[in-house]
Amino acid sequence: MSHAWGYAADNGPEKWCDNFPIANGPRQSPIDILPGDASFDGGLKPLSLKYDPSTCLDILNNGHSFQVTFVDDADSSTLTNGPITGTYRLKQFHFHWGASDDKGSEHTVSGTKYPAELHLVHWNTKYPSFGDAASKPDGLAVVGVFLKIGDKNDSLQKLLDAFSGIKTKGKQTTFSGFDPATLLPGCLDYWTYDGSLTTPPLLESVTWIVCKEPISVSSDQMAKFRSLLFSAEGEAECCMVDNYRPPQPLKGRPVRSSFK
Ligand SMILES: NS(=O)(=O)c1c2ccccc2cc2ccccc12
Ligand SMILES: [Zn+2]
Repeated sequence: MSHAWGYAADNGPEKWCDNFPIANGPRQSPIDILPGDASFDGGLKPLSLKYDPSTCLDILNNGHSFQVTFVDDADSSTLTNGPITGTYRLKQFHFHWGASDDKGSEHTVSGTKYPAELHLVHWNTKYPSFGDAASKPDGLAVVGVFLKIGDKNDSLQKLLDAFSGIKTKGKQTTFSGFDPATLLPGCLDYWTYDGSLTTPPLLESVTWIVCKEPISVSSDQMAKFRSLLFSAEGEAECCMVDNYRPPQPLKGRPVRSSFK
């Protein structure tokens, strides 16, 4: 496999195990969520997501997705309660999407793929930094939100309007005052399980919290996602599409639901 991992046939998810053997580990993500097999856990608390738009820093094309990064030197934008204990700070959010509206999400629900999936990445403040937390079994918590084709999403549109500055790999622009809470569904019922990063290094340090209710995105907006490039300026253009890992074996892990 070429040194850099990606989503193409020669460096994509089926090849990641060559350089990252944990790809075949016991708690890999994403998974296919089977609602009938999930166990309702009345002890699960509602999610507490408190985000401060003033901590929003920039938007970046990292060559795998685009991400919006937040200042995380204080408990300004946090996740508490839900399935976790303590306080987790928002580090970044990003998306995964397909080349067409019939695929793109990483998690699936009874085999159903959504056109895209949002990931809000948080790290456990019991550790000194994000980098330190990323190697710990309880280090990270990612909130996943499905995107479903429907009405135009005005909050998403603010992200799409910034794409002109981040078309190619490595491009980054200032992006301030965005409130990630505007990307959350009205109902915060969720499934939760122990998993991993869905991209190399595939670290098994993520408590996954996947919202049952999707948010809307229009088909025109999905087309805009697909205008980004995996490639850097001056390289042969490669459209940023199908940047998702398929579901991985559950290997006996319990999936709990916060709802009946
Ligand atoms: N898809 S992902 O949420 O696993 C993910 C991360 C998860 C935790 C911490 C950092 C992450 C960085 C990512 C960067 C690009 C794509 C997915 C990423
Ligand atoms: Zn992700």
